[in-house]
Amino acid sequence: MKEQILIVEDQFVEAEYLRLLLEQAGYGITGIARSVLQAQEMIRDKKPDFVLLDIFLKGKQTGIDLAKLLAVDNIPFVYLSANSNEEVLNAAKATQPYGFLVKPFREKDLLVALEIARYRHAHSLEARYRKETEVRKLLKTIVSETATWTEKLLRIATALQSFIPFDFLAVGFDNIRDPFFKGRCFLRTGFDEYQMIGLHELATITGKSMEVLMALQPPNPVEEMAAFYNGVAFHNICRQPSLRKLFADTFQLHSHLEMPIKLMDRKPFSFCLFSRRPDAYTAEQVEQFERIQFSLMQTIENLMQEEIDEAARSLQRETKTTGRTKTEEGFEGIVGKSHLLLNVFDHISQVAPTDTSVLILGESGTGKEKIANCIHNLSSRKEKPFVKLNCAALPATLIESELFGHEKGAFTGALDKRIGKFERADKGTLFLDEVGEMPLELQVKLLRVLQEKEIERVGGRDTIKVDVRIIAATNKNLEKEVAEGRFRLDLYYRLNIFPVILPALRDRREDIPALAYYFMNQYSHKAGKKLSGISENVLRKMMAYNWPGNIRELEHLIERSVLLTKGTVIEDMLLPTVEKKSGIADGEDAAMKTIVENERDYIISVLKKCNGRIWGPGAAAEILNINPSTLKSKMKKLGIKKEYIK
Ligand SMILES: Nc1ncnc2c1ncn2[C@@H]1O[C@H](COP(=O)(O)OP(=O)(O)OP(=O)(O)O)[C@@H](O)[C@H]1O
Repeated sequence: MKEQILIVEDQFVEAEYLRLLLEQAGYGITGIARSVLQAQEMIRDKKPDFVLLDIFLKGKQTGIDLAKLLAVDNIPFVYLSANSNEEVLNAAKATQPYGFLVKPFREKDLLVALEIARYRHAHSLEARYRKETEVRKLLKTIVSETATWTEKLLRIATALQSFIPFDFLAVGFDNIRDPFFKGRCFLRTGFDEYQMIGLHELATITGKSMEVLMALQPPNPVEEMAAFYNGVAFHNICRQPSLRKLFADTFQLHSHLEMPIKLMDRKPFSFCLFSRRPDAYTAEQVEQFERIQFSLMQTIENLMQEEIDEAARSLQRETKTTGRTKTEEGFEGIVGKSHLLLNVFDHISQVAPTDTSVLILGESGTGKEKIANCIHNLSSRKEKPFVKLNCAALPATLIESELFGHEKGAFTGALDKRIGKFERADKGTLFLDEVGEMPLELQVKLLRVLQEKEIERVGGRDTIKVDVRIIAATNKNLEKEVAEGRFRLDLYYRLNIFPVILPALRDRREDIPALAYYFMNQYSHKAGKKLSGISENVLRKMMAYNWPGNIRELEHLIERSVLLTKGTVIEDMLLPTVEKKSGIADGEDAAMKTIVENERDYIISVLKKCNGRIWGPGAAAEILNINPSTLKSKMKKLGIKKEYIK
């Protein structure tokens, strides 16, 4: 069959001459287009084998614009142009044509150029096909290699490098905040050399704290489809602070290709490639990626499965030899090694030896009380009492006498004098659990005690000096409570000197197997049963579950399973199928806002109440109890504009 050529040429005479010449040489002509639009229509009707392309055409679009579309459709093209302007030539060259003929040319030159184009196209197709097959094969072998998750990710990265080049790669769920499988970044440092960059390394290189990094947006709002951004387009999407912008600024990156992988559980996982060249990525590469996407998805799925199995096997080995699950020194009874938990340990070891008040924040069941205990045990007060008060459990009047004690006859029913928790905790630690529930009238009294370091028993006249360290905890969003008038701002500042944020279990899934074994040992011992393990199937189910009730929920489910298990292995676990929307208490939004976000929201809400007034009596600065100029600079820093206040 004759090879079919589309001629894109706006000069009638030249186009007809070309038609004649090509038909005589044995080619078929699918049409003659005078503009890019016309050419597109003709290509849609009948895909040509080649396109002969003039650069300047009728209409605004040039042959160079059309060339980009041809590359996506993988149609080879040869430029025919009288224009030898260097800028135009460079732009044409960047589209990687299969040939370029400067008008006027000889008939022979045209036919040779078409021959060469045919040869190059056939070879590039073959080479591409070969490369894709190689990458697929390589991906398969990576799964069976004995290597860590990171090493395997690096192997995938190098396999991709020969396919779609990059100078920096971020790979993972939301790339760096790794909930279970660690998101990893790789910086290319040599031909076949890479430096692995985790969150800690990124903090060191950028000089930013872990909190600041964690608060940044992931590199991309995970896209459904592969997308690329070169040069200016890339810098345009990097305007807002985000990890992507941080990567770009830190490693001088100028283009980016995002390749999302659709995993079976539909969790977004992506390969984010970055290059220092401003024009590294093309639509053709997106196509190439789409062709290997399925293999990549299978590889990642298999690797994840391997990780779960290995975690279970190693725990089984550990519990068999030691009979218990290991915990970090100084943090006895706190199981887990996820980087999020280790980060909490770092914070605790900093603050524990001091007398600073600590505010522990986290969803219900994340281990706030355990952490409070731990802080006490790591402090110089450890030989003194650790006293707990649950502020949600009692009505206001009773909490007051619980906290400060009362004198005999202070109120009806006060038959004896009673020592309150503050006095009992003297020289030790007072743990105020669910402090967000404390009634407003008591908040004033608590604040006074914290400032004066002395209490008065209910119905008493004397003041009593107390030396108590306060650790408070809440699963509430305290900034929101402050904003809505249920929690005093001054008390909030007083308590929030050193916040410790406990991650939800779903954000540190890698700790699930260890916790499950820990509770299995604990409850099988209690029940006088000899259990040796948890089946892989159950572990897999646990890893996939969202754990709205966090560790407490996990603990209860394991306790129940231990009691129900007949053999020596937990083979079944009934996990709730309808999950509640996860999140902090009161069914609030799943995502816990950062302190900065809350501060921003709070300031906006106050400004709204004052119709945007900053200065003067009853205006925002006065309500917020800050200097109007400080408020102005805060608004600037937080990007609060007038239009938000209407
Ligand atoms: N890291 C951990 N390792 C082992 N057990 C833990 C861990 N964290 C919490 N637990 C256990 O999980 C259960 C819930 O923990 P804890 O009561 O400390 O949570 P909490 O955040 O204070 O909950 P709430 O907000 O409902 O008061 C407890 O039985 C605790 O012993």
